[in-house]
Amino acid sequence: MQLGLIGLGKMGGNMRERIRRAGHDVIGYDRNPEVSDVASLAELVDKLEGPRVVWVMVPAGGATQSTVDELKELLSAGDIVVDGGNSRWTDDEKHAAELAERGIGFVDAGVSGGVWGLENGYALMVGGSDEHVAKVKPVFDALKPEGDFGYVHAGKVGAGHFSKMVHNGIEYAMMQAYAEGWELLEAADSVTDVREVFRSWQEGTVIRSWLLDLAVNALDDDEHLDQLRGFAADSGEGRWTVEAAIDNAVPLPAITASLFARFASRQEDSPQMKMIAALRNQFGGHAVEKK
Ligand SMILES: O=C(CO)[C@H](O)[C@H](O)COP(=O)(O)O
Repeated sequence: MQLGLIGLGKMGGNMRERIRRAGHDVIGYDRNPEVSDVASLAELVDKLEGPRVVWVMVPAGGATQSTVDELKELLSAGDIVVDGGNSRWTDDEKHAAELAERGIGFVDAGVSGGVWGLENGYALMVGGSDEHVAKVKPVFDALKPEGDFGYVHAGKVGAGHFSKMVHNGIEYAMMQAYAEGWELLEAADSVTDVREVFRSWQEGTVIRSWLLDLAVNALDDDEHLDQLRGFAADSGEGRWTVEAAIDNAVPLPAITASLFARFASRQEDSPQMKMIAALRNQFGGHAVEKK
């Protein structure tokens, strides 16, 4: 089938290649002319035969909103927009309603696989009506990993991004657990080769996983991670997971703690620990460290 793909960055660029390798005709548009197949969104839409399927793979928030706004003007009734970025699931219903005003369908697709997806495939969590999802299915089949798993039609519009958000919340907590275990092993006098402990866990253990394999890759590059600063950014999905947990009164202690650990990583010093130190000093005369 024919697909228009908007956003040819680290994810979109490789996805274009994987879909092409499966025999489909992909026309890509990116603001960067060096990677783009066409000069504008209007030209992309013009080159696609109707009914069109256009996959949006741009950063969540303003960039996705403005792309949806433009597509609403350019596309026709019967066309479908797929949002494959990491959009907040609450944006999906809004986008679906806006596009539906002109008879344009909407599907949300959470995509996992990172820079390895070109070769390994992309896990897909999809939301939308059966009718709209069926029209995009050949592209989902091209992107998904080989084998029985890696694709789910999770429910109505929003369900794909909600599932991907929870996936990323789990990702946060798993990474935090490996990171904490690694720090403790590094701190212990008795363990002489932490990297080999991690490597040994890759087979036979209860905690083997792709994230563990990637941790071993990272330790092979830089055994004690000396070249890195202990600073971790976040793109929003961890925060949204915690917000959804509050809305649903679901306790998420591990995921919440892993999000807060990232916030702590961005502080040069801890203001709250200054207060703890001051209070211990006030009530018990306990020693403080001064700057
Ligand atoms: O979707 C992903 C992996 O599944 C992204 O890599 C993820 O969004 C990164 O998120 P964060 O910047 O919050 O760690």
